[in-house]
Amino acid sequence: MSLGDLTKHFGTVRAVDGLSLDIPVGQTVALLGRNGAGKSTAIGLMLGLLAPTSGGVRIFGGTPEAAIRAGRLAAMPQEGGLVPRTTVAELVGFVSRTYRTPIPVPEVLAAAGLEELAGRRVERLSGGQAQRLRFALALAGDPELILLDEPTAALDVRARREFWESMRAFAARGRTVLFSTHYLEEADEYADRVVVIDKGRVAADGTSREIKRLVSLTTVSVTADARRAAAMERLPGVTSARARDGRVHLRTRDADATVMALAGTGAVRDIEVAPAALEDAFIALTEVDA
Ligand SMILES: Nc1ncnc2c1ncn2[C@@H]1O[C@H](COP(=O)(O)OP(=O)(O)OP(=O)(O)O)[C@@H](O)[C@H]1O
Repeated sequence: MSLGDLTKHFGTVRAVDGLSLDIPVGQTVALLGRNGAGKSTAIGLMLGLLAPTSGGVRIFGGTPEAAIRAGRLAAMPQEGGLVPRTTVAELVGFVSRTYRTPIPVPEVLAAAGLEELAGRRVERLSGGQAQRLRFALALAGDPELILLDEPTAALDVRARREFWESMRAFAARGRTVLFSTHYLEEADEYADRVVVIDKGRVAADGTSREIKRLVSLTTVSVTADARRAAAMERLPGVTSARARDGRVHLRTRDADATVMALAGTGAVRDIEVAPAALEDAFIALTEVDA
């Protein structure tokens, strides 16, 4: 899948603002971003549900519509989409028959961890089970690429884990998965590649290890005159310095080195070392791109 300088504006809102991305076959990619970062809009564009303001999406060399028609691209709705008064197996069977080359129903049920629930009525499923059924329906046509918009948003911790195990089994078959999330942990644990999106643009793109290294920033703050901030910004490990309320706050990749260097300059009053909050991590990642 290839996104070329994709933009989508809603009036004055630039929901997606020059997004370029190439996703090779077989990768599991997390689209990580805060609320309103543009993830859902980007996925809507990838599915051809939204028309881009400019730029384009190519999937297997063609349009999203062609990929969906050929059964090569599938998506999972966040909610709804389940017909009541049918059983899990009936619904999967029904949807399977609409595809040219479906995966056999027992295999779909196994892949989504639904074997024991095959005879269960759809309306009796728990939230996590219903989400696995939606996943099963997306799998039924044996797509090569699956797009999941915050697939675990409504699930509790256990249901989340079960869902991701199913997703992992699918990805292990060499399939391509793109999912959006605002949980750094989910991106870290389940994706080979993490694309951080902020204000509709790619803020960082790397393996989860690389992203984790970027976000494993620490904040070191010290009571000091604001005029010293600029010099402190040049200390080892420091990526940014900000003066506020009589203190200088440093973001650093190497807190030990920064504290030692601060001590060397005599700035040791009320030193505090704290892990950067996730919010800071996103901000830091945005700065990496700048
Ligand atoms: N149909 C629309 N009309 C107007 N503005 C929209 C529309 N859809 C999205 N937006 C705006 O575009 C921006 C990106 O929204 P989007 O839903 O893509 O973000 P997101 O990263 O998926 O957020 P969330 O995690 O909350 O789902 C937001 O500012 C949102 O308010």
